[in-house]
Parts: sequence; structure tokens; C-alpha cells
Amino acid sequence: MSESHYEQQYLDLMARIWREGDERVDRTGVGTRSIFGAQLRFSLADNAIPLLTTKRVFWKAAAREMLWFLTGETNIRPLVLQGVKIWNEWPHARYVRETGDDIALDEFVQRIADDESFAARWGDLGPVYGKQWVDWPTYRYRPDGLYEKGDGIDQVSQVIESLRTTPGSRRHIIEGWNVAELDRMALPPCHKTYQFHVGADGTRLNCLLYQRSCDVALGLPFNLFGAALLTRMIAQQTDLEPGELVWMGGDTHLYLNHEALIREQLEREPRGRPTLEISRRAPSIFGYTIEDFAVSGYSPHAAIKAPVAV
Ligand SMILES: Nc1nc(=O)c2c([nH]1)NC[C@@H]1CN(c3ccc(C(=O)N[C@@H](CCC(=O)O)C(=O)O)cc3)CN21
Ligand SMILES: O=c1ccn([C@H]2C[C@H](O)[C@@H](COP(=O)(O)O)O2)c(=O)[nH]1
Repeated sequence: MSESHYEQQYLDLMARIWREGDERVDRTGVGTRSIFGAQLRFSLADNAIPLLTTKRVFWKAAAREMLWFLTGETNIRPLVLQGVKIWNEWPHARYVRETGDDIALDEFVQRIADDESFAARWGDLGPVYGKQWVDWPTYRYRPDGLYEKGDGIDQVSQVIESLRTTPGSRRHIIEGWNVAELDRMALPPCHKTYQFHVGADGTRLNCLLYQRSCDVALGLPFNLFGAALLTRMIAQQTDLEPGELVWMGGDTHLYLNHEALIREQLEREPRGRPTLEISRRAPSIFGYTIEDFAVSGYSPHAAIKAPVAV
């Protein structure tokens, strides 16, 4: 018998949530079936990548999003200019809510692209992932008892440094959950904690991602690819071989309006094992561009459209 396909875990998770999940009214009002606590494991060895094949996943959008996080940027404009649409709904909803100007999503996005000052005012998501990852704010007390702003903390560089100098550490963490700033974020981070780990006698880099809330149909395919890509870049920068990606979900759910996608996708069989090649070693973790990444052996089933819950 052939070794089971890595994607079977994802399909099994989807089937189990749809079959056994509790039906819940969620923040978006759409409604979900949900389980609490789930785990998936993927090997990243030999350039393996946990990219779904039972529907086409636009991995370049996920890769561009990951590169955007690494720039520390929190405005959607750079994504919009690259044709990445996945964050557009949230600034649009805020704009409509705060101005009463009920413009269509497409028109809003066009203005973000065309008008830099409009984008500066309305395109920002607040201090989300990128900001916390590379510029976590600090404050220090002054002798007069007031605070002043300290230097931001670049967690990504610190993790790379700690992987190089103390690989056996159990503290290689990149954290997005800045409790003091949650109320200023368009959405509190979902893929909130990345822990890295050096295993196999100091040769392999493993990553564990803890995701507090997971949209299994739309978000998870992106989150798995993103986490694998981040791990691959960090492995290259620290001269380690890619090891394993462990994914852990908190509230792991399927939106009720994704039923057609779920039924269709669960009929399909995984197809092939794509690989990710990184064509050059960038001077630092911040030096990669989309052209550095190539996926080969990817001939997935057709994309399946589904509405995103805002
Ligand atoms: N409900 C919800 N689910 C999410 O996955 C999610 C959020 N909200 N809010 C913030 C981000 C945005 N993310 C998104 C948003 C949309 C797609 C999406 O529509 N994906 C489509 C098309 C992708 C494309 O056009 O490139 C897909 O078929 O995967 C994926 C991830 C992940 N996050
Ligand atoms: O990277 C992401 C970002 C978001 N999600 C999903 C998970 C939930 O369905 C929503 C967030 O809603 P909350 O009420 O804040 O939990 O977005 C994801 O799966 N992946």
C-alpha cells in the first residue's frame, strides 16, 4: 500500500467538523460548525510543501501576504497593488461603517490603489501581524513616572539569532497576540504563535503554529502554505534543513455557507506532491521576493469559490 497522502489529514478534518462539529452562531453572523482543538503534521523535508491539491490554492497570494508581514506593513495598499485581495473586506467594512458612504468593494479597492492619501487614511488594519512581528512596541518609565516610547522589538530577527546561537532553546517564539493593542486591530491575530524548534541532532528546523481560530475552507490552505514558507526561509537563513510543520487549531470551523465547497472538495482525491524551491539565499530574512519562490509538480483540481465571512 502506498503511504497516505499528506492532504488526507486536511480532508479528514474537514469531514469530521462537518459531521460532528457543534453548530454555533459566530461573530460574523454566518454560523459555523466547529470543533475545539485539532492537530495536523506535515513533513517539509525534500522541499515538500503542504499545498492543497483538491482545489487550486493561489499560493503566490499566500506568499505575498507572508512577505508583506515581514516588511512590518499593516496597510493593505501594497497587497492591492500586487493583486492580492484577501484583506480588502475589512478596511472596506470600516470605511462604510465610519463614513456612511456605501461604496462597492471594487470601487473602494480602486481608490486604495489610485489614491495614496486615501489609502493612508482608510487602508490600514491597525497594528496586526507585521507590526507585532518586527516592531513590537515597548515603553519605558522615565524618572518623573511618565512613560516614553522605547525601541520596537524585531521578534523575527531575534528568533533567527537565537536559532543560530542557542539552537536547543525552547524559547524560539514569534507572537502576534499583543494584548494591549488588540482593540486597535481590524482582526486580532488568528495564526498568533509560531514556535521554532531544532531537532534531529541539531540539523532540522521544525515549526509549530498555534492558530486560535481557523476558517478551514478559506483560511487554513493559506495559513499552512504561509507557515511552511516562513519555516523554509528561516531554515535557509539559519543553515538548517526543513523538518516538520505542526499545526494546532483552537476553534476550528467550517462556515455554514461553505457547504457546496465542502461537498465538492470531499469528493476529490489528492493529486501529486508539489515541492517548493527557493532559488537563492537572500542576504537576510527580509530580502526575499516573490521571484525567489517556485512551486513544481502542482497540478491541482480546479479552484472552488466560496464567500468570506467578514
Ligand atoms: N472569515 C475569514 N476567513 C479567513 O480565512 C480570514 C478572515 N476571515 N479574515 C482575515 C484573513 C483574510 N484571509 C483570507 C481571506 C479570503 C480568502 C479567499 O477568499 N480565498 C479564495 C480566493 C483567493 C484569491 O483570490 O487569491 C480562495 O479560493 O482561497 C482567503 C483568506 C484569511 N483570513
Ligand atoms: O489567517 C487567518 C485569518 C483569519 N482566519 C479566520 C478565522 C475566523 O473564521 C475569522 C476570524 O474571526 P474571529 O471572530 O476573530 O475568530 O478569520 C483564518 O482562518 N486565518
